[in-house]
This record gives sequence, structure tokens and C-alpha cells, in this order.
Amino acid sequence: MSSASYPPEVSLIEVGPRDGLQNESTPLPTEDKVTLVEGLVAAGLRYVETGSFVNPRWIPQMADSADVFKKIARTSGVTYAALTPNLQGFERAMEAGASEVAVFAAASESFSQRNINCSISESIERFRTVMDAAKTEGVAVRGYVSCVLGCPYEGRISPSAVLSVSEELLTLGCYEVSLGDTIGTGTPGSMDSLLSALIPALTAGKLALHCHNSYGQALANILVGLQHGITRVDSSVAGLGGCPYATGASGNVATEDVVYMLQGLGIKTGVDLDALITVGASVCNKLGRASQSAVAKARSS
Ligand SMILES: CC(C)(COP(=O)([O-])OP(=O)([O-])OC[C@H]1O[C@@H](n2cnc3c(N)ncnc32)[C@H](O)[C@@H]1OP(=O)([O-])[O-])[C@@H](O)C(=O)NCCC(=O)NCCSC(=O)C[C@@](C)(O)CC(=O)[O-]
Repeated sequence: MSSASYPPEVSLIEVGPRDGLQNESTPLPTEDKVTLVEGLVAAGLRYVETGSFVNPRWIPQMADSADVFKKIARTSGVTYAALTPNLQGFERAMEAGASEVAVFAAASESFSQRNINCSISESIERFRTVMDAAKTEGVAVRGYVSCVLGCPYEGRISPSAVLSVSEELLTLGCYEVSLGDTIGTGTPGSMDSLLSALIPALTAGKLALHCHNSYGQALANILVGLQHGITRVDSSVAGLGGCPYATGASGNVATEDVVYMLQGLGIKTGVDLDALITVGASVCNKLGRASQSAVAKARSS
């Protein structure tokens, strides 16, 4: 396939400070989170999911999100987003100065119960109150759907289940839906089938991809997404991450690896790869863990 089949530009949604850090056994100190967010922005990322306003008893790693939002030096043109499961989370996010928020649903009932303690339909009702408040405040709301290519409790998930909840989120007013391969079991084949089912109904412009790399398929799955016309991709510096309610979910696809692949396709991201690798090395050093980015490992060897 020629490079002309790919978009000239892809927007990266950096989820490292939120998804990347929410599962760490020892939470990263607030100051280090602030340094991480600022480093990512300095490396060229223009959308950084900076924290989440969930129940701190459920996710203690994100308990200091308000402080992170308050302490970061902001750069104009950058979106500093937060995850908000309900109105209480939305209000906390607004008080902390989040530029936009994301609600998160699932295509699997069991995952929805374990992750946010309610059914899929109850979650949509909770999000309705968030959407109403966001409309009043003039704040954009992104939607996530987890388990689009497999669930840790239910196994295979049908594209029609993903379509149904994605449609509900878009109807509620989310400007896009990020499709989460939460446990990274998807393959280019299952991603192709899913997108072939979703895009005629929803359009590629309303979809983003959020791929975990547990089975080493994330880049291949993203490539399939690009071929379907998707131009917005979530990733996490150094491949940090994993969902606490999805056993076996390893890190998100590494931002460094996505940038390298996109550069190779001649696709612009606005990200300085060397600067990003330095940011990834620094946070890994603080966490005392190895980078999950193949590109960062190759460059440091
Ligand atoms: C959704 C809830 C809050 C429901 O939790 P709940 O216990 O059902 O909530 P509740 O409404 O019954 O309230 C119980 C207590 O929680 C408090 N509470 C309630 N809401 C909030 C809030 N916003 N902020 C702070 N506190 C809150 C509330 O005030 C109350 O406090 P108490 O009276 O007992 O002292 C809970 O289940 C929760 O926090 N879940 C978070 C799960 C989570 O963060 N998971 C990881 C993110 S999702 C993910 O990683 C997947 C994704 C997005 O990356 C995509 C992918 O890869 O698939």
C-alpha cells in the first residue's frame, strides 16, 4: 500500500500521566507527575490526560490529581484532560482546572461493574448528568469504551455491543469515542472486523484508538485503524500503564513506538522523538522500572 493511503497528520492523545500511572504499586510523587506532564508538552504533545477524578479509595494513585492540575505550568494550545466517572468527578475536575473531561463506559457488563460499580445503562445515565454540566460550562467531553476487542471476564465481545455503547456516548454529546482494547487481545483481524462494523455507522472521524500492547499487537492494530481513516491515537510514554480492573492488561502502546512508526509512514505528529525518549527514561528511572518502548530500548542500547 502506498503512503498516499495514510493521513498526512495524526493527533496523539498522551495518556501516560493517567492511564500510565494509575496502576503503579508505589504512586509517583506529585512533583514528578508535574515534571512528567510538562516534559510531555515540551516534547510536542498537545493533548495530555493529566489525571482522573475517581474515588480515591478505588484508585489511590490518582488521589493527587487536583494538585497536579494546579501545579503544572500550562502551555497555550494544549489540552489537559481528566477522567470523570460521574458528576462529583466532573465538579472536582472543573475546580482543578481541567480543560476537558472524559467519561468511560465499557462494552462488557462485567467489566463495567468491576470498573465503575454499575451496569452499562446505569453508567450512561450517570454520564448524562456529566454531559449536562459540561454543556453548561462549555467543556468538551470525550468518551471511552473499554473491552472493545475482549474482556478479562467475558472473553470475546461482539462489534454490535461496541457499536451500541459508542452510539449512546456520541448521542449523549461526546465529541469522539476512544475504542479501548483494554487487555490488548485484539489482532489486526479483529480490529479490521470491528472498524468495518463501526465506521459505516459512526464515521472514522468520531473514533480514536486506545490500544494496550499485552500481546504485542498494538502497533499493527493502530496501522489497521489508520488504513480505515482513523487519525487520533491514544498512547502512553514508555508504554506505562494497565487497568487495575483488568488482570493481564499490560501497558498502553508506547508513544515513542507510535511516533516512530508514524514518522516512518511520513505522518506528522508534532512530537520530537528524542525529547520524548528522554522524558520516558526519566519517568522510568523515578518509577524504578524498565521502559516498555521498543524504540526507547533500541536507542539506549
Ligand atoms: C465510579 C465510582 C466513583 C463509583 O463508585 P461507587 O462506590 O459506586 O460510588 P458511590 O456514588 O456509591 O459513592 C461511594 C463513595 O465514593 C465517593 N465518590 C464517588 N464518586 C467520586 C468521585 N468522582 N471522586 C471522589 N469520590 C467519589 C462518594 O463520595 C462516596 O464517598 P463516601 O460517602 O463513602 O465517603 C468508582 O467505581 C470509581 O472511582 N471507579 C474508578 C475506576 C477507575 O478509575 N478505573 C480506571 C480508569 S478506566 C480505564 O483505565 C480504562 C481506559 C479508560 O483507560 C480505557 C481502556 O483501556 O479500556
